[in-house]
Amino acid sequence: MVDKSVPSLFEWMGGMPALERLFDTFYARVPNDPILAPVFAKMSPAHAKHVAAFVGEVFGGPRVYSEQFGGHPKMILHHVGRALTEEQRAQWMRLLLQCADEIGAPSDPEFRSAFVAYIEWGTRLAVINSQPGADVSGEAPMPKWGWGEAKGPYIPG
Ligand code: HEM
Repeated sequence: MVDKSVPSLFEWMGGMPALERLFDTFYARVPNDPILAPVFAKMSPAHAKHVAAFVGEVFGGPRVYSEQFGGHPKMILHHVGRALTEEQRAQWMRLLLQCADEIGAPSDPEFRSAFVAYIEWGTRLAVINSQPGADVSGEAPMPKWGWGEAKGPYIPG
């Protein structure tokens, strides 16, 4: 049974307005970032909203990405073939955490621990899925992230 006294990460963070503020801030910075600018040179004007919807759903918010933007398999496909590097991933993460501070995302250790864990996990999977020859043919249910830990290592295959 779901414990209603514990808010979802989505609720604790401030819902869609907070997520949109975070990703609008992040992607507005990207064109001025020498490491990330080339990666996102062709992103669509709706990119920030789509990523906000995706992360919102992962954090326990409404199923907007699944119902309107193609769900988790589509998100993975956006990364396929891009050969993302560790340097790009690390910079994505650094900039996002900086933006989280700037927009006033909750700073309690519990929230930040869960937030960083998801971002670490998600960005590392994005890099793996983006490598030439990566096998992304399997089932890809929408991840759900809560307050606990990631529960196990990545096992290829
Ligand atoms: C938790 C981590 C991540 C999440 C949740 C995420 C989510 C997404 C989503 C939802 C899209 C589709 C956006 C759309 O529909 O327009 C997307 C596209 C993309 N992502 Fe990610 N992403 C993550 C990490 C990364 C990282 C680390 C990089 C590179 C450093 C990256 C590079 C890209 C690129 C290049 C695209 C396509 C942009 C375009 O349309 O030109 N992503 N991502």
